[in-house]
Amino acid sequence: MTVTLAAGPAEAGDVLASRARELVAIGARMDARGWVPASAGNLSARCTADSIAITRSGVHKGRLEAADIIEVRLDGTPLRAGDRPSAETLLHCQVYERLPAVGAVLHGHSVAATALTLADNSPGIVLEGYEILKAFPGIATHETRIVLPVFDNDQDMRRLAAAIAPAFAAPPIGYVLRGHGIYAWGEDVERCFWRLEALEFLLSCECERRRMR
Ligand SMILES: CSCCC(=O)C(=O)COP(=O)(O)O
Ligand SMILES: [Zn+2]
Repeated sequence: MTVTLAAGPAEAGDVLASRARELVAIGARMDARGWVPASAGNLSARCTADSIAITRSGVHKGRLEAADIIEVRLDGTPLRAGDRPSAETLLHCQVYERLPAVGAVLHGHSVAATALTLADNSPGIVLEGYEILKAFPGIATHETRIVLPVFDNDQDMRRLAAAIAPAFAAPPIGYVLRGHGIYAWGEDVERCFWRLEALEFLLSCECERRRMR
């Protein structure tokens, strides 16, 4: 006979601790790539059906400690009163709500994502002909045309999330906030990092191509 026990507080704490270890490690890897200068960027991973683990606001994402990872509900409110989650928490929550298979969301401020989106007012970056597009689920050939959406930056997260929401009708592989940075997601923290790495590679290629023109 199999007895299934409901997850108690100790187990819930274990999940947060495990997510915290993963996010601390991935923050260091993002920092090594130059994607989280100063206190830029925010990182999250799904904890339970109703909550995520996310970085505190204002800490350096390359030098995180486990205590810098806190748990918030999908409406963005912290489970522990007084915790101050990332200023961009609502954007993470939106991805988890709209895409149930997503287990992690990473946001960074790379030079490529920032500079490329300030070069013009385009609402998207066309990615076509790149072999690395096959790093994304459902793409089997370089002969694929992807448009990575670009949204104008906004300090009002509710308004920004509302501007982004229609894009989830046909979910993109990520998106960029103009002059700000990139959002990427994946099934778990490691695969999310791969997707971010692929997107950063593509944006760097696009920057290089513009320089060569
Ligand atoms: C100095 S970066 C400005 C805020 C930002 O865009 C960011 O990604 C970090 O904000 P958080 O509140 O998550 O620390
Ligand atoms: Zn940011």
